[in-house]
Amino acid sequence: MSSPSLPKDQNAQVIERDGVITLKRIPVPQPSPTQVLVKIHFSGVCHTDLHATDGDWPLPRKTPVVGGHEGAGTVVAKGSLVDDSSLKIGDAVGIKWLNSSCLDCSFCVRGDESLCPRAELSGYTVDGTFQEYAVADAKHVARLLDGDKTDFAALAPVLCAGLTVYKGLKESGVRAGEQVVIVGAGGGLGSIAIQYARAMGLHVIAVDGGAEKGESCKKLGAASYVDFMTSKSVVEDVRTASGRERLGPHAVLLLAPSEGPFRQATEYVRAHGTVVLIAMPAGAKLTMPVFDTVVRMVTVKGSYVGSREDTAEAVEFFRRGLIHAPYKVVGMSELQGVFDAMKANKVVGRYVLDTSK
Ligand SMILES: NC(=O)c1ccc[n+]([C@@H]2O[C@H](COP(=O)([O-])OP(=O)(O)OC[C@H]3O[C@@H](n4cnc5c(N)ncnc54)[C@H](O)[C@@H]3O)[C@@H](O)[C@H]2O)c1
Ligand SMILES: [Zn+2]
Ligand SMILES: [Zn+2]
Repeated sequence: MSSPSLPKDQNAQVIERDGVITLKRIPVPQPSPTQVLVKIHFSGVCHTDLHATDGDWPLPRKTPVVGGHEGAGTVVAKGSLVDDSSLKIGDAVGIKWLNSSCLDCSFCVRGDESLCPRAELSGYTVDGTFQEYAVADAKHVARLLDGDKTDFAALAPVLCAGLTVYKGLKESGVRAGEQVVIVGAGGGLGSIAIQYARAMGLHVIAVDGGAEKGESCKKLGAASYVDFMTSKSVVEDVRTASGRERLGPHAVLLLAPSEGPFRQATEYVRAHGTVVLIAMPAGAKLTMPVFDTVVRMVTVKGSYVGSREDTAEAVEFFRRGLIHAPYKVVGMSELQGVFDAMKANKVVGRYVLDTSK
């Protein structure tokens, strides 16, 4: 089922080989029986898209592949097995990093779809959302639901950045009133993490570099800001920000694609606290002293995007008006410039691509 007015080809940003992404004309894809075709209005640019383009992760990528995995848009066609009780033409939906998963394995059945050994990843193992029309499994697209009122550009970053940090905060086990350090707080994941943390009643200590990011973090609700570029010791400054007794924060969300902050976090986290690894700097390793980790009872854990239920919850925070993270809209043709700014740590918040430009 599809609307008759669909074009045959379209613009897309295609990763052609490591380090090279190019704006091209390619065919509009057809949905398989279990997929929907989504007209992508806006797609956020995540640092993961830069890792995918550079090919710097130990995970095989399809080549060529259309990048992007924060696509917000409207269903324009459906496979024969997608009935109206599931999704209708015109529904507002989001395509996420998890393009599909088997829904049958032990992980999928428990709602840990991101751990599915048969998961397909948008903009990585299958074509993503840096195109005007993209396909995804009907069971996996995020339901955005508000129809005409949907703010697609503002919602795009919720689909990866928002979901990932919301899940990371849940995984950290912090409770309302406790302290969380957000490392990389001025970037895409970090800015929205401050908003989720505030909405969850947490006290936020932000870490990033430069005055502009500091101002943005404070405006979003961080109680204090540690500038890693000027600080003599990030470990000491975070401890000081955690209060008079300098016990350290209850949890840390590591969102900066750089190795140094991982070690620092294990040093400043409070005893019995939790360090959540989310950023994936190329080739990074984490070593920590066994003695300290034992006697301070520190937990270190990874957190990887989130399930369909986590997605629905993250979207619901947005729908309730609790999430206002900064974003700038530019045309999809300007992606390379966004990547260059991201590499230089110059992006405050998120860039969102308008796929029609
Ligand atoms: N685990 C997951 O499921 C998941 C999901 C999405 C993204 N990611 C990863 O998270 C990372 C961040 O993504 P993003 O889109 O927010 O990137 P971003 O480039 O928008 O933000 C990164 C921020 O880190 C800051 N930074 C750099 N070095 C720092 C340091 N030493 N100390 C403090 N801050 C520092 C930068 O200034 C920037 O503001 C990437 O590695 C990405 O691949 C992981
Ligand atoms: Zn992402
Ligand atoms: Zn599975």
